[in-house]
Amino acid sequence: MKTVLTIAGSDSSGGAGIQADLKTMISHGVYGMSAITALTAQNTLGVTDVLESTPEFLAAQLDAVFTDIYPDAVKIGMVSSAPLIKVIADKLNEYDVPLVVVDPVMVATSGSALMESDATETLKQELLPIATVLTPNIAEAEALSGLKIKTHDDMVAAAKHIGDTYHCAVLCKGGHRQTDANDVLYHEGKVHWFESERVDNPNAHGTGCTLASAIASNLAKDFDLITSIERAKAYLTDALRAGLDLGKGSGPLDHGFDIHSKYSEMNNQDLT
Ligand SMILES: Nc1ncnc2c1ncn2[C@@H]1O[C@H](COP(=O)(O)OP(=O)(O)O)[C@@H](O)[C@H]1O
Ligand SMILES: Cc1ncc(COP(=O)(O)OP(=O)(O)O)c(N)n1
Repeated sequence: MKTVLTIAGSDSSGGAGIQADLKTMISHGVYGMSAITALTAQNTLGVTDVLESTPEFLAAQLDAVFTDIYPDAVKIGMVSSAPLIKVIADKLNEYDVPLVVVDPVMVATSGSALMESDATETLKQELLPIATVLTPNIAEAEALSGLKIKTHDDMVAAAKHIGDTYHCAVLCKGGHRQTDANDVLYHEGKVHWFESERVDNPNAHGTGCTLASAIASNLAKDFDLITSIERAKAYLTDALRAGLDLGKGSGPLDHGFDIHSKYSEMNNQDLT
């Protein structure tokens, strides 16, 4: 079985972060592991508190995983401060990890800040150069490129700017556009669009985490980058289309829409 490690924050409501990542990984038939950067007290309405791991404890989690079940791919999500980013970069270099998906989580869609402002520079210098692919949404691509994004051409310009500056592939996600949900990849000097209609579902908490984990799972299974993104986008779109409706705000996706085991059938039976 292929193995994937997520290095990210915990979302107590289960829709984003570590929880979304592990659910996505099990749906992709890979073995998921986690190194937790922070605990968030969070629900579908927003984040009310954050408790960061210490750099030492994050390093201990990474050592424990890398010296035992070596991951075929790594996904990085919420990392809120510069010292934690440095630990991750040092450990990925030490253990020589070949496939790294970096989702540069800065602000949740609910508006809650998930990265300290002075950590952005460390992210750029330490993590972007070792990313196989970076997956910013429009606001994150603006912050990393310093460019304003309004049109598809602006998405391409920002992806090129980031990719050429930090020497990594960049997938600029269009999930916050009103008209479509098209994402653009800039990789090895070429531009590739992944087109998708918007699914009419207000429950879209954790879409970015889910997409990045699905890409990492597909890369671990030896698909090339474009195929990994195509497959990840198809999974995400189906998880949105499944139409789960939980919580009072922007609810989670149905990560397990395609899992039909004998155990889930048993749960649906009338046991009385
Ligand atoms: N309503 C939607 N319909 C279809 N795809 C969507 C929708 N909202 C987001 N996506 C897709 O979800 C993925 C995550 O994008 P986005 O929501 O922009 O990221 P983030 O969660 O990091 O803000 C992208 O592939 C995007 O195109
Ligand atoms: C713990 C944690 N990590 C990441 C996020 C942001 O998730 P994302 O997939 O970008 O989705 P939104 O819910 O912000 O659209 C988070 N909220 N919590």
